[in-house]
Amino acid sequence: MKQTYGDTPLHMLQPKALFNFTSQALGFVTQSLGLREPSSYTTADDDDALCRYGLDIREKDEETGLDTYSLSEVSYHETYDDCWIVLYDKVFDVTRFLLEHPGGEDVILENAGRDATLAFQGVGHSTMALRALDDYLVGIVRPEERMYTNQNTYRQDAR
Ligand code: HEM
Repeated sequence: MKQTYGDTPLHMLQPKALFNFTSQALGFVTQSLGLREPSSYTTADDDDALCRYGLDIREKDEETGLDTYSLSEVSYHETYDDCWIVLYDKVFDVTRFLLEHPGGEDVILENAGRDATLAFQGVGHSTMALRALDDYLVGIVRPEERMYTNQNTYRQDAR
């Protein structure tokens, strides 16, 4: 079987791409052997690469069954073509909603890749808007980084 990286045969890879491929492969092996925490050092690019190999190692949230994302991973999705926001600790891919948003695309893009809860609350969105969120849900923030729902004793103590 011919080995490829994406659509490119391995022997055609440029040195940088070859380095990326090698470090991703090594990263996966060390993770599998338990030498480092699953996905704690992975970037969105790592995860995309692993998914291309059919190796979806993303952790699921025990309570909701949703995929978990770190705030750092969310921050990679900050463009017009790939726009994610965090609301109430949930992660939403609102790329296809940008043009539909009654408040315009700019206000969402200003919060792209970040927690937009305060901005969202500030507008006083209707229950219809809250219901519309479901269509764009892709996951939930990792437990240790949640601000609204849980378990984050550090923040609870600080209040
Ligand atoms: C997926 C996320 C969002 C959804 C589903 C959503 C949905 C909506 C909907 C349905 C409306 C019409 C008014 C209403 O029913 O409340 C609206 C208006 C608006 N939204 Fe959002 N929104 C989202 C995110 C945001 C964010 C992050 C901001 C940031 C500031 C924002 C700012 C506004 C503004 C300024 C209006 C216009 C309010 C007005 O003219 O009265 N929205 N949004």
